[in-house]
Amino acid sequence: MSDVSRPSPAEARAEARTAVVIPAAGRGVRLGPGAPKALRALNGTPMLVHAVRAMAASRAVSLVVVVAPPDGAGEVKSLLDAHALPERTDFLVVPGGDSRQESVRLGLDALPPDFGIVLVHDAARPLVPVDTVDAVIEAVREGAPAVVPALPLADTVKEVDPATAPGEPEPVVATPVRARLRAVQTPQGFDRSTLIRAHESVTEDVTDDASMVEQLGLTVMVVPGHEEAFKVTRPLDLVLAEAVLARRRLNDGF
Ligand SMILES: Nc1ccn([C@@H]2O[C@H](COP(=O)(O)OP(=O)(O)OP(=O)(O)O)[C@@H](O)[C@H]2O)c(=O)n1
Ligand SMILES: C[C@](O)(CO)[C@H](O)COP(=O)(O)O
Repeated sequence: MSDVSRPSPAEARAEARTAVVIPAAGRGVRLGPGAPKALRALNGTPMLVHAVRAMAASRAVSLVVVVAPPDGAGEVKSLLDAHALPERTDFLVVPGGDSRQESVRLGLDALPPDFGIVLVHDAARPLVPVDTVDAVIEAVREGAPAVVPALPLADTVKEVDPATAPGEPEPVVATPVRARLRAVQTPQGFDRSTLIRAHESVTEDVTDDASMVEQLGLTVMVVPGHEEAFKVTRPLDLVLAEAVLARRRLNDGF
């Protein structure tokens, strides 16, 4: 006999609490020498603090798990303690691993049981607007097992021969139809048990969490991303990020 008082999976998802895992353990090799990327300053405030504030700006988010550089959990904790963060959000800091995938898994391991929806957000995308965060959460609440924010591409993309020797011109082997491609951002949102299953079953290195869910045979849904959710990867991205912050300050009348 069915238990009429027990919520259906869809009802449970609609009610579920949301936590965010922020992988912040990378070195930032492409950014050049310096402190770990997440700890570098953007207009005087560490990139990680911007990213944490961007997640905590959503009223739906009640826990943020920051995955710190393996030997830097203490430093990251002190950093978060020293900056004003919304009181309605709890914070946990755990040490990360050698790859983004391992760092996310360590963050998932630290999640308390009572969170049914999990977002994974790069510390390296510090400026994502709250509307994008909320759109991802809403789509998971509505039943998608995995949701990614994404934008259409501005450039044409070529696939090249992977066997080309380093430094040699690369023969083009294909030109995918651009209109069907999307550049994927974070936060990516998941039904918690689906994301955990994906991390348990996919062992090869992948570049995002949603592709692990695709490997389970489930459909990942795309919602509109935002230009300001770009990833700080190379030195020019720092210039752009500071320009975006300056424009925001101007618009806010500071
Ligand atoms: N071992 C790792 C590697 C990456 N990340 C995080 O994953 C996000 C996206 O990674 P990326 O932009 O590639 O950062 P880095 O690995 O630091 O950059 P790079 O590849 O240039 O070294 C970043 O927030 C980064 O801190 C992580 O938590 N643990
Ligand atoms: C997850 C991600 O930001 C989606 O675009 C991206 O794949 C991370 O890649 P990275 O090389 O680890 O920065």
